[in-house]
Amino acid sequence: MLVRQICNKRCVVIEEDAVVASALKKLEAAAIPMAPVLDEQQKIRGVVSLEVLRGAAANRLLANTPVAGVMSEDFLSISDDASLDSLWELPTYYLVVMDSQAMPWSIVTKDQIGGSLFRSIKKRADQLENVLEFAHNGIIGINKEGVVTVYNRAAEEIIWRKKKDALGRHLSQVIIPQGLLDILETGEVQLAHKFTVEYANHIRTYMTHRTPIFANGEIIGAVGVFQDISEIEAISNELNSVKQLNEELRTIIDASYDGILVADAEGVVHRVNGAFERVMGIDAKDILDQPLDKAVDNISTTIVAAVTTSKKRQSTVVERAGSQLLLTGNPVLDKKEELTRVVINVRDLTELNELRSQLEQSEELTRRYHSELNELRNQLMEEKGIVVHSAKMKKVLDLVLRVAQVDSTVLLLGESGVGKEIVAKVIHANSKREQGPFIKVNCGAIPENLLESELFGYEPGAFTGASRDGKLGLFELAHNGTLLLDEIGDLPLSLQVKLLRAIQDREIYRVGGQQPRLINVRIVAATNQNLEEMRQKGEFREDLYFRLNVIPINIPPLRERKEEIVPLVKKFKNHFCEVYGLERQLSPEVTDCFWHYDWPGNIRELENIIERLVVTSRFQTITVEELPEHLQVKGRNGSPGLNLSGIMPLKDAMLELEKQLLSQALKEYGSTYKAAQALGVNQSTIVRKINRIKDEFGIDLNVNS
Ligand SMILES: Nc1ncnc2c1ncn2[C@@H]1O[C@H](COP(=O)(O)OP(=O)(O)OP(=O)(O)O)[C@@H](O)[C@H]1O
Repeated sequence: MLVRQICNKRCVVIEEDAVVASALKKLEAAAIPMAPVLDEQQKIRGVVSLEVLRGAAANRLLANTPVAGVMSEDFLSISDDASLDSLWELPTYYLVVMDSQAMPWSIVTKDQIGGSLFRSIKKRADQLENVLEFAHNGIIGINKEGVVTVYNRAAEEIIWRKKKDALGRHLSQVIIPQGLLDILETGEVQLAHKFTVEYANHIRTYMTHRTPIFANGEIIGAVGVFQDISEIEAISNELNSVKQLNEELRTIIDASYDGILVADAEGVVHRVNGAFERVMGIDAKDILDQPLDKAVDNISTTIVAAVTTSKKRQSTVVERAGSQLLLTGNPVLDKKEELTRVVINVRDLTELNELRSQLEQSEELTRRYHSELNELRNQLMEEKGIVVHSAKMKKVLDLVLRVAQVDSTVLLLGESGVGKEIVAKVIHANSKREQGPFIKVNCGAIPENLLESELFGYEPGAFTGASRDGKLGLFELAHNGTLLLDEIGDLPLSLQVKLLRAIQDREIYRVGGQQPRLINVRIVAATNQNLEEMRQKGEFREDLYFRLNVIPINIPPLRERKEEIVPLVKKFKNHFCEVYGLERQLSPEVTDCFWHYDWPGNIRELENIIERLVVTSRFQTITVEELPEHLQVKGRNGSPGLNLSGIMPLKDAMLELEKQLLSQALKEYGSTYKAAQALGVNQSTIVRKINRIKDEFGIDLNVNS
């Protein structure tokens, strides 16, 4: 600030020989507080103030004396552009400000300069205070004792502590990161130090710069400036993930087997992958960041142009270097449906076609192998006289053949007569034990007291009646082979534990023997009982159950694989005809009855019936009448099929059918009343028809009414 800025009025001058009273009058008239006193040469001799003049004028002795007697000589002349700061240092109280003509213009006192300086410093201090207070960054200043001396609003928000609770306290009581105290020790600037603050429901990241404050070469404090960089941090993280995504995208595009080229709406190429270079026979560096050039890649240029114009997908197939290529250009549109990119995808159809034909060939091969395998399997089964026609049994057989290869224990489950034994034999015949023995023991058929010695054998003289030579048990007989434990559900509990030990330890003790005997036997167990239920009821040991149930195989009952009935019938009929030297046929109605029957005894029942029919039939063609009754009644719609022997007059045929129908209905229902109900006619109709049949055929259907 310049001195001229605090001089507001030109002063008057007093001549040296002027008396006090007249000088006072002059000052009062001019309304100025002081004036310079000049001598005759217009040189400043001193300064008089209004106050001094008033004091002197009040004294009669002084009032008419020259002002020189009361003036102050404690003054200096200064120019009007002197700065207040420099004037403050001057030793005199009055400063006479000279104008450009070197004439006194105004007088300022040290008090005035001090006041002005104070006001200007105060203003500056207030400004600084405001700057600090309203700065966006948090600012904390400490003195050399570590006591907080500066603390602004932003710091309040970051640190969550009010200014009044921070100022005057030691930093350690105000904030946790106390790196600022270290600065007092080291005197080193610490820039860009990052730290995070966890608030109730969010975390923010700050960056601080810590600087020591020096005065006269000594550290007198430190200042920390905090900046909330959470948003910047978030943006930077986002940028990182965008970079990562971009990198990922690049890798994916590069890894694509199809060729990919990305161009913008102007046709400038932004990306090209290796496959594109390979398939199209171009070098990426020739086209990257440049508009597609017809000369370099005519096809891509055409496609990009077509997509740009139509904003629709465009495809074309071209031949290049002996390869058939499918090029597809896809438009990429922004929210305003403006085209931003064109992505060209190139696929080498030649390779694809080759691959497809290879696949077709290998599928064909698989199909052929599959059917050959099926044929072989059927052949194998046929050779062994085993019929496997249904999907269910084919599945079972597949499993059986796979299981046969390993030595695992198998549990065969299924109703009586479904073919469990035959399956056990298939397992044996297809295992590596094929050359070893196949031994079957029916656990339910042997009395309990004999079963143990049957299974495990006995030592000479083991019990009364025992052979003197002792006896091999079935386990030993089955050594290196397969032992079928049929009806395993009937195995007494006492023997179950011994069987378990034999299976687990692979050794047995003969009855009366002390020495264990090693055995190498594959166990196949079979049952038509519900072993699981028996286990739950405690009728079958749990440990043995789980030991046997390693691979359970369910063999479905015949009624669930009816497609096997006809081939089985054929097989058994041929077999028994051959055995008994007979020639027999089954009428189609018989087969029909078989189809509709439930076969509770399964294949064994079917086998027995065929044998019986072959042996007992008096005719070459076995008809429904020769079937056991329970089989006859279960024909289509609950009755065996009606049977006419060739072409005959319709009237006779109707009569014949009536006869058969009535005969069956009467047999089944036992009374004309019930038969009438079943046939949906009156009882009197039934009676009339019975009489007519008697007249026509001479047959008495002979029923109770
Ligand atoms: N798929 C088949 N093909 C030809 N014959 C079969 C077939 N399945 C079973 N058999 C014959 O049926 C009869 C009964 O079969 P098997 O003895 O194997 O039944 P199972 O289930 O063991 O009977 P059980 O439970 O009464 O011991 C046997 O004569 C067997 O040869």
